Formats: sequence, structure tokens, C-alpha cells
Amino acid sequence: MQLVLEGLSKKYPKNKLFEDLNQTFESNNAYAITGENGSGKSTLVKIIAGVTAPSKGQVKFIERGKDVKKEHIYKLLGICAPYLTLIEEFTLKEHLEFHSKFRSLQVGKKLMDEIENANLHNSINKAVAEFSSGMQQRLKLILCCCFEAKVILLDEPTAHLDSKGIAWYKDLLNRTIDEKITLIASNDPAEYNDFAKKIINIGIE
Ligand SMILES: Nc1ncnc2c1ncn2[C@@H]1O[C@H](COP(=O)(O)OP(=O)(O)OP(=O)(O)O)[C@@H](O)[C@H]1O
Repeated sequence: MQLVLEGLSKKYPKNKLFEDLNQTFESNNAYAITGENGSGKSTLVKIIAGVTAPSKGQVKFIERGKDVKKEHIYKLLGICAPYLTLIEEFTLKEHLEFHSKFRSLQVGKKLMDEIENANLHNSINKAVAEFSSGMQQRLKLILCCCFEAKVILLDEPTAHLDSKGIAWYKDLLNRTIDEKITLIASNDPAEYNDFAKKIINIGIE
């Protein structure tokens, strides 16, 4: 599959971000999206996810040579980003049950093993409102990486993680991204160096 950015630009009334971005992302590859603070990395991820509209240009998802219809794109995406929040009243278990209703588990993954790997096994019945920021981040990464997706969008994926959490993130990603398009929006090489074959800097010089 391919994810194509065609002449993509974004500006706000007082702020011009990126302009005429043209890029093709291919399956089985990971890419880093870098750029100084405020350059528009998160905005680009939101545009790809369909949450924010571009000022110009378009994003295309192409599968077996055909454009994927807008209404089906969400099925292709796994997203972990600071602005995507968990449901505070739900327990960890309820989050997993909720996601399982509309998304199948990635082949080869066992949710309870992943929960244990993430060191969340003692918090299965705890409401997410009682989770620390690092625990919430681990759960977001599990939801993003353990359920079927062809495109993985990660925005600052190791935010709030300690060194053990970062090691766990790298292991999880190593077991997840084969055959997928993975985009990592970040300025921290530790988040993408082991994975990204290409670094795309979107800052306007
Ligand atoms: N809804 C909005 N209205 C106006 N300006 C916005 C809006 N959303 C974001 N911006 C501005 O767009 C710019 C890019 O923001 P964005 O969060 O995409 O940058 P970033 O590269 O991810 O930054 P950082 O490295 O700090 O995370 C910022 O200057 C931000 O203030």
C-alpha cells in the first residue's frame, strides 16, 4: 500500500506551516517526520489521520492501485498521539474490550502478554483516570500497535516513558511495523533511529 501526500500545504491565519509537501510512503517502511517546534509535525499527522483539513493538496491512501475511500481510511490507521485521549472512566480491560469490538487483533499478538510486557498487568481493572501519564502512554501504544492497522502514526511516542518504557516501546515497535507504513513525528532520534529508513524534515528553511 502507499500513502501519498500531494502538494500538501497548511497555513493558519497568522502562521504558515509547511508548503507543497510531496511524499510517497511505502509499506514495510518507517519514516521520521522531524522539524523544529511549531513546524507542523503534529498538524501533518492530524491531516493524514483526517482530523484536520489541509489548506491545499491532498492525502491519498492507495491499496492495490486503487484509492481507498474516505469512509474506509480509519480502518487502516493505528494512532498514538498526545491529543488522542483515552476514556477516563474506562478501565484498561474495558478499553481492550471496546477496541476489540471494531478491530481485530494483529496476527501473532496476545493482548494479555502485551499487557504484561508493558507492566500493566496489575492495573487491568483500574480506571484510566487513576493511571500515571506513563501508564496511559503505554496503553495508548498497545491500542495503536496491537490491533490491525496498515498505517501506524506515532506522534512523540515515548512521551512520559521512563528508560524501561522506552526499551519496551522499541521492542513493541520491532514486533509491529513489518509490512506497515510507519510514521514517527518526533525530534528525538531515540524514538525513530532504530526504525526510520528516511527522515523527512518539514520545517520551512
Ligand atoms: N487550531 C489551530 N489554530 C491556529 N494555529 C494552530 C492550530 N493548531 C496548531 N497551530 C499552530 O501551528 C503550529 C504547528 O503546530 P504543531 O503542533 O503541528 O507543531 P509541531 O511541529 O508538532 O510542534 P512541537 O515540536 O512543538 O510538538 C504552531 O505554531 C501552532 O501554534
